[in-house]
Amino acid sequence: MTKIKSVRTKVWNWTGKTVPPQGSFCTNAGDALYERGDAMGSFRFHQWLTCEIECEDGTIGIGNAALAPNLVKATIDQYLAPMVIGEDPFDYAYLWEKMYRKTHAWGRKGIGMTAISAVDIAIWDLMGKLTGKPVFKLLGGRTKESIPVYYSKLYSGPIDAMQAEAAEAQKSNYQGYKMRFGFGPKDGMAGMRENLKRVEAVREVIGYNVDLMLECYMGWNLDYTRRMLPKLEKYEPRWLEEPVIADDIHGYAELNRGPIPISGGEHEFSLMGFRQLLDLRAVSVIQYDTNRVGGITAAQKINALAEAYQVPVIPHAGQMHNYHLTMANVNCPISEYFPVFDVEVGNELFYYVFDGDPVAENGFLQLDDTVPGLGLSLSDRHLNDFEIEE
Ligand SMILES: O=C(O)[C@H](O)[C@H](O)[C@@H](O)CO
Ligand SMILES: [Mg+2]
Repeated sequence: MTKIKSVRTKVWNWTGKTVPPQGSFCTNAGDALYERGDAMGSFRFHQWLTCEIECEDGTIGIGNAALAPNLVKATIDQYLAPMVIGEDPFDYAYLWEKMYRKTHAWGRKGIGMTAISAVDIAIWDLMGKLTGKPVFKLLGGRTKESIPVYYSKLYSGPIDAMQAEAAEAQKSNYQGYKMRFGFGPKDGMAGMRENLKRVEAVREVIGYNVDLMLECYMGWNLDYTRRMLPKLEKYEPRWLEEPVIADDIHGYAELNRGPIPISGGEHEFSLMGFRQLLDLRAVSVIQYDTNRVGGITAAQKINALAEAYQVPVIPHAGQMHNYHLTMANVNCPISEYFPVFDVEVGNELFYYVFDGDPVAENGFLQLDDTVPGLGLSLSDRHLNDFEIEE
């Protein structure tokens, strides 16, 4: 048995080219504030945290996190690393409880749980490498020939540009498309019309034989969503995502009793957080992100609970820490997929930090049964465009 010897965190600060923010790009929780300007500013991912955990035999497992990387780095360095150094990585359930319980006063959600996620993902990558197995083979194995993916971009903008983007994406035979709303309560009835025009326009391009998902990114509220739902029904959305802020669980539950499935979870944390959502029937699709929710250990427990409720799990983002769980669970039908493109909101930054994340082909992606661990390595392809803090 080889024990954990060291934990090395890095914050990768992107200094390269970015696509400038456009107005009405994506509704978000900041829209309720009277300050205007770059409302999406606090929701950009232009930094990423990596966490390398090395064992005595030299094997290194890699975890990651995208939320508040500097604070997550400090949390791991100061609190979590000392808890796991000297321990056996295969005691991963105990190590998870140790991190969870010893930080319980402040760490059960948000930054604390995100830090636990990064350490836990690194431990699972380690266990895969130490056993010579891909992580999904440690979770339940291959449940799909390959993973169907949905195209996730279509941020709100000029209608012709959105239609051109959808037409271009269609050439890759994606199994679904997610678009973002650019208008919300502050934009009144006129904004509602702008939202509806864009849904109509995207449906015109992709048709009605593929799924269309609609993303609000916490930018609407209960009242506005109640008014929008009947107007959206005719476009047959697969789901309406995060219409209200993450804490409005009862608002979710009321909306989810309506005509359109409500999805959420990318801003919820731990098994207990999802138990609340499921008990209240607050969502019809669960979308945790494994690098926020508590890592692979927590995500797999949520998968089991979701299966009991027969609520499908379609994690936020693609990225290997989510793909392995989707491959290993029948109740995880498809994956979100950010196409590779210039750094904009920053979900795509993952491709610049890591090598190994699979590229979708013809609407599906594949995981390799012979590659141990997660199958990721830190990339040196873009080091000139990063300032890395160790
Ligand atoms: O569902 C998503 O992909 C997220 O909400 C995005 O990461 C966020 O950037 C809003 O589009
Ligand atoms: Mg989302």
